[in-house]
Amino acid sequence: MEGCAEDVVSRDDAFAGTVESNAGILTEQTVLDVLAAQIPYAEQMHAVHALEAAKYAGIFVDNMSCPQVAPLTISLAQSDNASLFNIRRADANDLQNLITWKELMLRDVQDQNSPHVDCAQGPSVRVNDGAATVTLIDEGEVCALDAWHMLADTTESGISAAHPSMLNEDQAQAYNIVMWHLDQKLCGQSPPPLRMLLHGEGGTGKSRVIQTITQYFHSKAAGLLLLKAAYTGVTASLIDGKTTHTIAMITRGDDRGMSSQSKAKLQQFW
Ligand SMILES: Nc1ncnc2c1ncn2[C@@H]1O[C@H](COP(=O)(O)OP(=O)(O)OP(=O)(O)O)[C@@H](O)[C@H]1O
Repeated sequence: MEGCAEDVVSRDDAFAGTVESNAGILTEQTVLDVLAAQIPYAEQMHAVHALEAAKYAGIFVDNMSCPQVAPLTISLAQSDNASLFNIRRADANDLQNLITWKELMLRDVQDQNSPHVDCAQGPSVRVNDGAATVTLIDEGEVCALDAWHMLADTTESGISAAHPSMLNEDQAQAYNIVMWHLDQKLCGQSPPPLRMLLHGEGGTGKSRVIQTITQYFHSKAAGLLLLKAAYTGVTASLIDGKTTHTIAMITRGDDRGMSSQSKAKLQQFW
């Protein structure tokens, strides 16, 4: 049976769902070829569009290095492409920035997962309005950090505290206000109750401030004066706090209201 094993499977045809076999016999190779061609159509088109976009943006050095791809169904004028993609070729600077950024991200993840910050970490990231800048820690700060980390070991996990010098301007302002208030209290003064709202979009550093404030309370041996609460269990666990309803002794599904015993306990506590 000459030629039997030489079933021809054209890749393009396989995409279209047709397999040609010159003998009409299914061989193992035929099956393997068909399986290899089972790339989802959407994925293939995505790749084609990505290549086309890169080609229009001039990412390929010359046309020789640009694989031949099927044209996009949507045709765009060259000028439109430039403004649409707003892409330029990456240079050595961009690459260096990318490497630095990756290192910083990695370090931050490590910081998040360890009870204290690694003192020898060198540059650290400051986050402000979604932008990030890099600052170098000088030797004096490193010594201060050492002492700070000894304290950090004895305190809570969840989101870790930042060294106060690492807080951005807004964070530092909030931190300083609470710090001042606690200092007043500890000096025997009676400052008016501090009613402060620290708000910001997700990821802007509120929990970090809370944890840094926590650290300050601990450094002053005033941890018992601090009670941290959040509306949801997940958020509460991030700051090593409790849920608001737990703190307020509110139980679910109890229509009879709070017992006088619980009320007394609550009043005594506060
Ligand atoms: N001053 C800072 N220096 C370095 N990293 C910071 C700083 N402030 C915040 N971050 C980092 O930014 C990320 C988000 O911070 P954080 O979780 O405190 O934000 P959040 O406002 O509490 O977010 P959410 O509202 O989603 O809970 C974290 O990875 C945190 O470590």
